[in-house]
Amino acid sequence: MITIDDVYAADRVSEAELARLRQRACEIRDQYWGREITYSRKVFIPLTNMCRNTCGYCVFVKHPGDPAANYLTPEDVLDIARRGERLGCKEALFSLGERPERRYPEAAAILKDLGYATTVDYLVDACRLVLEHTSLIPHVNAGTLTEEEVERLGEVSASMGMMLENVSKRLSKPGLPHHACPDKAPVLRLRTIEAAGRLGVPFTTGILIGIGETWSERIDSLIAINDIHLRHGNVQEVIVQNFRAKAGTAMAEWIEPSRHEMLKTLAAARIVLDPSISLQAPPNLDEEFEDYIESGINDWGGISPLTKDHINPERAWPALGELSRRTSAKGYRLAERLTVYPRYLAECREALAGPLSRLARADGLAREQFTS
Ligand SMILES: O=c1nc2n(C[C@H](O)[C@H](O)[C@H](O)CO)c3cc(O)ccc3cc-2c(=O)[nH]1
Ligand SMILES: C[C@H]1O[C@@H](n2cnc3c(N)ncnc32)[C@H](O)[C@@H]1O
Ligand code: MET
Ligand code: SF4
Repeated sequence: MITIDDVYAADRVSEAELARLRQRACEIRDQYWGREITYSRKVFIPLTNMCRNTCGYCVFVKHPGDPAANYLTPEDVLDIARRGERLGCKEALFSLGERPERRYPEAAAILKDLGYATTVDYLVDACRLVLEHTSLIPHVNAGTLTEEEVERLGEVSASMGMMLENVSKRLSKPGLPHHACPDKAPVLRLRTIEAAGRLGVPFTTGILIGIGETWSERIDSLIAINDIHLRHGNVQEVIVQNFRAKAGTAMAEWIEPSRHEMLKTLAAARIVLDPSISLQAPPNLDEEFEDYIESGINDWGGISPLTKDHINPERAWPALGELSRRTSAKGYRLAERLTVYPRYLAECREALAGPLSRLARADGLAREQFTS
């Protein structure tokens, strides 16, 4: 038996103790998820890179004055989605800055020209456009949302997500990454996940590690996520993502978390979380990503044959052939899934049921068209 107390105490584990944690995590994964490690073939659609927050780790955000600060046009959105469709993509990942219009008149003016009052209003229509004109299924990663916003976005997307990052309020103090970031208040992030839970929206969340949090704050965060899942049953996946330092950001000189930290945190997550929650880690943020398999992951997240990871633009994904080979070398099979996991397909909204059924196999995973 490994208890929650053991996990809290695992900050400074010996090699032997770490091996035991990882082995337990693998048993849980193998029992619930079997020998398949999944990924979602997607395109990344950065609807806007403007944002009212200024997270210390973020290189995605561009503030007015920077010539790169922008909104995509509806034509840009459709163009990315259509090109992805031709390459076999099935997910349109809308990932964007949060409420820039509340802080920057420049953002409000662009939205006004497009015919919208808020970024979320535009996002609803951008998702609808993709849903109506392509076979891709929208997944919305737009940060904190009100229940009313989740409701509206739920009409035009099959799943949503937002990293909790961490439950620690301490990270909002001066000198720490969430200072002056209104949308990174943990209470607001938890409320967003709860709202999605009440509305039955399959949700992706997770923790960002190595941003100044303690080990016990990491475990607290995983438990807070799991508690919401136990109440509402809507947390389809949890991402454990390692912070990577970016030139030009406030955290450019911070020390990045080691692979040892990732392996330990992944195993702890697999032990703490309900087995039905998929455990995801990205394969583009560490050279030896395949070791994550031996810490209990069952998913590599979204991977694109077309667009880069706009959040970690300097980190290319491994080619799918390579990912498949390196997954197989650990004794697991790479399989393509949709943005919604199989167990949530039956409960999806009517407007999404048709589009999803055209992409899904009988077992709920994706009908694969390409293997590279
Ligand atoms: O390419 C990325 N995809 C990210 N994704 C997409 C993810 O890999 C999958 O495409 C979706 O979760 C669908 O399963 C996120 C989705 C969320 O809902 C919340 C956070 C993330 C974070 C990233 C990320 O940093 N980079
Ligand atoms: C979409 C998610 O990407 C993560 N994110 C943002 N910046 C970085 C970085 N430098 N390194 C790793 N992950 C990052 C955050 O957790 C955000 O919520
Ligand atoms: N701004 C959102 C967040 O931080 C979406 C991902 S970061 C581009 O949660
Ligand atoms: S991580 Fe998200 S919320 Fe933070 S600055 Fe970047 S875009 Fe904004």
